[in-house]
Amino acid sequence: MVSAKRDQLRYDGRVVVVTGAGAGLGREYALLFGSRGAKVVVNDLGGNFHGQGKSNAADKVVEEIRSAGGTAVADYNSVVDGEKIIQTAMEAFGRVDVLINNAGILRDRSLARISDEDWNLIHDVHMKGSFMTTRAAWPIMKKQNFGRIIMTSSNSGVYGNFGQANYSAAKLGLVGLANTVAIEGQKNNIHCNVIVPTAASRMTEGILPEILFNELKPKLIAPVVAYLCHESCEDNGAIIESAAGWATKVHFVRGKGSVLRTSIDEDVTPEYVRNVWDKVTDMSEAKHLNAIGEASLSLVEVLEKLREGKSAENSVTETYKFNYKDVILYALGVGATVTDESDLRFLYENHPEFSVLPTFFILPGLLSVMGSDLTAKAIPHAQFDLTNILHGEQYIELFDSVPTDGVLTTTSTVIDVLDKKSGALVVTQSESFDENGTLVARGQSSTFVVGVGNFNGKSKASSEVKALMPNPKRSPDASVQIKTSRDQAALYRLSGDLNPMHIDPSFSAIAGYKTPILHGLCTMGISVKAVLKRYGNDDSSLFKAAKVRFSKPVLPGQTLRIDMWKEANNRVCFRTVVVETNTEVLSGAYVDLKKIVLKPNMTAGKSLQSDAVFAGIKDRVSENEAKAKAINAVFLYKITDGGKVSKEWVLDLKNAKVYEGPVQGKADTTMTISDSDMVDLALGKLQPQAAFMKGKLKITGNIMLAQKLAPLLKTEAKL
Ligand SMILES: CCCCCCC[C@@H](O)CC(=O)SCCNC(=O)CCNC(=O)[C@H](O)C(C)(C)COP(=O)(O)OP(=O)(O)OC[C@H]1O[C@@H](n2cnc3c(N)ncnc32)[C@H](O)[C@@H]1OP(=O)(O)O
Repeated sequence: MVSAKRDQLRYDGRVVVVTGAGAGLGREYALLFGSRGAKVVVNDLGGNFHGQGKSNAADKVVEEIRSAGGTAVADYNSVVDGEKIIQTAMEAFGRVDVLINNAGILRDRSLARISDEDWNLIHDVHMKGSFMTTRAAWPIMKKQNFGRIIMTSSNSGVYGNFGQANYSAAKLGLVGLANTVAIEGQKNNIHCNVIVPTAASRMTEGILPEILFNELKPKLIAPVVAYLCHESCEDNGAIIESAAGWATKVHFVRGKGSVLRTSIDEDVTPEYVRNVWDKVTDMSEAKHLNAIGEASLSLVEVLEKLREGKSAENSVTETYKFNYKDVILYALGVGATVTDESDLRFLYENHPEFSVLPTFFILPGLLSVMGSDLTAKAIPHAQFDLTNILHGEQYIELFDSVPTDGVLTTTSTVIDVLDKKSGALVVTQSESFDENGTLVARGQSSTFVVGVGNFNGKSKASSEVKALMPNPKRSPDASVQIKTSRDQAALYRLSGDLNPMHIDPSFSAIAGYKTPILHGLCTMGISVKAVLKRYGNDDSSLFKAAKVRFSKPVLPGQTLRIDMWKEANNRVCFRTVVVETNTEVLSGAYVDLKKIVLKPNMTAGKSLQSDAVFAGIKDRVSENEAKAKAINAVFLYKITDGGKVSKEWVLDLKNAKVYEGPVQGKADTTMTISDSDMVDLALGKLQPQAAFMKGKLKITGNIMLAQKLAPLLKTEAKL
């Protein structure tokens, strides 16, 4: 009880003016504020709800407040004389902190029967009255650097209501008034909010169904208004609907809309408007805008796009909502596996480093282009469908934020159309922005439309299209082999590209393939992930950009070998080859990283994940021999004691073999480790310390030495 009182929202020292407080909602407001320490001005003209007659209702409410130990004065001025009401407050209490514009009357008539007087009276009481009191209180609140103002609107205004045209207009007018008062008052800590109450009162009796009327106690709304008027409430410019012990915020929303012409030089025609009317009225992506500036900004963006030629004809904007499930499903689709401990960050939403694979951000652009008629419009001469469309090339660049959930707004634009003789190549660029308008990703996707070339188009790409990087001539610095699953496409397609060519044998047969082929982006995802693992420490935030060409199709179940070349400026060039057929499937590819980070060799060994790698364990050569053969060897394992190397193992990435190195120097301590344990360690199946604890590593010597040795089992990588 004590703590409840301590937590109580209080209004001690505050002066609250409530108009129309003789009954109904206003009375409840006045009583509540009076009971919480405020000094209350109980204004009421004393008329009935038609604005006629006189009563001493305000005195009665004042009496109620006083008998409960509160402070209040009555005021019988009309709200149209708002300054007089404020004057009452100043004379009685010397300040005005809260103004609740609640007074209202009804003059319900169907439109044709509304007289001038009905119209004017309603507007005088609601609109002009609220304005007059607010204007009178304004300089006082400004001086105090504090004020809380409430405008009272109505669902009749928000939705309209038969027979209330005058009242509806005035009530929605108050929302407009509040919107601007909120903006003008912000800098002086004067907040103005709107309440949309549905309460049983003299005004609503006979209008609302009886069962509803009985539950719409004004008392249940008063605390909402009280909170809105408390100094701790930061809302300003909000519209709050409340009734029956329930409240919610109400927003105006705006649809995505549609441009009404194809370029800045075109006129808008009624026919064009008719043709895009579905888009104009589509509210599926409606959003609330917080300020008038946002509305103007979006118009500026529309104009800029039109000026750049990104018209409705060659550009499309879509939103893409995603969360951890999409991120994880994508990672599974490109081969992330819990059997590789370092992949867990892509698969488990509670992992401390939970992150999204960079190539995921190709999806919003790709899916929006696939779902649009951009390609068809770009090559109007061509007849095609999904059976003659291939993914030709893909570029992706990420900027600073790599979110794991959110809503991206992606605009895709056709930037090039090329005649490649055997086909047409349509290049689209997609830019994805997060909810704050920050650029997250830029992608370029080329669609190779087979068999519709020779249309006398240009064949050389424009400079805007990102170029491929030919692979260096030397043998690769590192190679990784990854076997795809027979179900790879079946899994990958769940990330959005449902093209039947990747799953439906009868469909792929029409396209000219014996069996369904793998998504190009799946091969790219697997390959870029392998590069990131090898040179980027599995850290998505180190990723900058990647580009590939899909030069030949891949079949689910085939083994991919990713050959990598570490180049200057943190660039890793790579190609991907199908091992079974020795066919290059990704060509001229590269990944740009922010920096190259090599993992300890232990992980490099793990990433091979294939027992076949160790099949050659017997095939041991010395380190020098390995070097002499120019094999791409990496020191996999180094056991040292006192700085002297006792044993080394060399992993040949190119030929997928492990070699035992020579024993250099003389170790002070003897250590025994079986070959199979060594392999398990290299594969990461056995953790060094766990192995040690299990007694699998037999280290003779004293315990101090053993402790020193354990961390040394993690070795550094060398290329
Ligand atoms: C945004 C929407 C994106 C697209 C939606 C994709 C939806 C997905 O569901 C579809 C997929 O994932 S399909 C699977 C992935 N893609 C592939 O498997 C395509 C593999 N590539 C090929 O088969 C051939 O390169 C092939 C058939 C494409 C071309 O081979 P050829 O006809 O033999 O051409 P070639 O004689 O080698 O070269 C002629 C000119 O074309 C250029 N070129 C070749 N391959 C290209 C490619 N993949 N991308 C871009 N350009 C390519 C050549 O450079 C040559 O140009 P030029 O004459 O100017 O030198």
